[in-house]
Amino acid sequence: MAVPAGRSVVFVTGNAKKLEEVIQILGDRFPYKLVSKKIDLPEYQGEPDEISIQKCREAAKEIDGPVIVEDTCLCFTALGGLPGPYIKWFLDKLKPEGLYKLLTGFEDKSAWALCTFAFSAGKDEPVQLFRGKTEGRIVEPRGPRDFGWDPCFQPDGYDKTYAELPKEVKNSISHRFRALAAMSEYFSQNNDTSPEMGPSKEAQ
Ligand SMILES: O=c1nc[nH]c2c1ncn2[C@H]1C[C@H](O)[C@@H](COP(=O)(O)OP(=O)(O)OP(=O)(O)O)O1
Ligand SMILES: [Mg+2]
Repeated sequence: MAVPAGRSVVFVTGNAKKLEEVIQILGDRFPYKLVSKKIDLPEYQGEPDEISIQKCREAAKEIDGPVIVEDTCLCFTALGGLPGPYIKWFLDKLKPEGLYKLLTGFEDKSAWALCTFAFSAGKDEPVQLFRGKTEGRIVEPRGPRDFGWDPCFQPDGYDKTYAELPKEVKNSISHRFRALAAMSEYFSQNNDTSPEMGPSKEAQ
């Protein structure tokens, strides 16, 4: 599908695997040209919505134009939703094995992955959120190690972890897929209010 000239939006992320999945999932379904920019945005604290809004505002300031950011949480039911937005640090220190071991004392291994995309048309413009959630449970790690906590998250209805599932399967049920579906739907239905952009647009 040809993308109209000037209709582009910058996806700001420091995570190459995230970007790879976003491109695979969107294919040519997204009505705007996605340009990626690698910036490590601050890891904010708070509730997922608030974090995504702050992250998006910071990205819009840095890019000075239309941006999309994404924040991913992995939430354990037994821990009241933690690590949630802090999963990056937990994973970094504990690795997938340690995440599984965190739940040793709990019978309830259920968890959910939450993905929030945030869009802003520019700095000082409002931020719109699109969320996707996939439920599952935390298991002893299995499968390739190339993306984060994938080896220890087993989505409900499957006997394989995200890491073991073929990419197309993960990408058809994942938290990221669901959030992107919400975002794509919004942009297809609101063509006049969405990224109308282009290099000539002045920041307000
Ligand atoms: O589908 C996923 N499957 C497995 N692991 C995942 C997934 N999606 C994010 N992750 C990891 C990356 C990071 O350790 C943490 C989220 O933190 P998060 O701040 O959203 O990601 P990030 O800092 O790597 O990239 P960004 O620059 O877009 O913020 O969970
Ligand atoms: Mg981050």
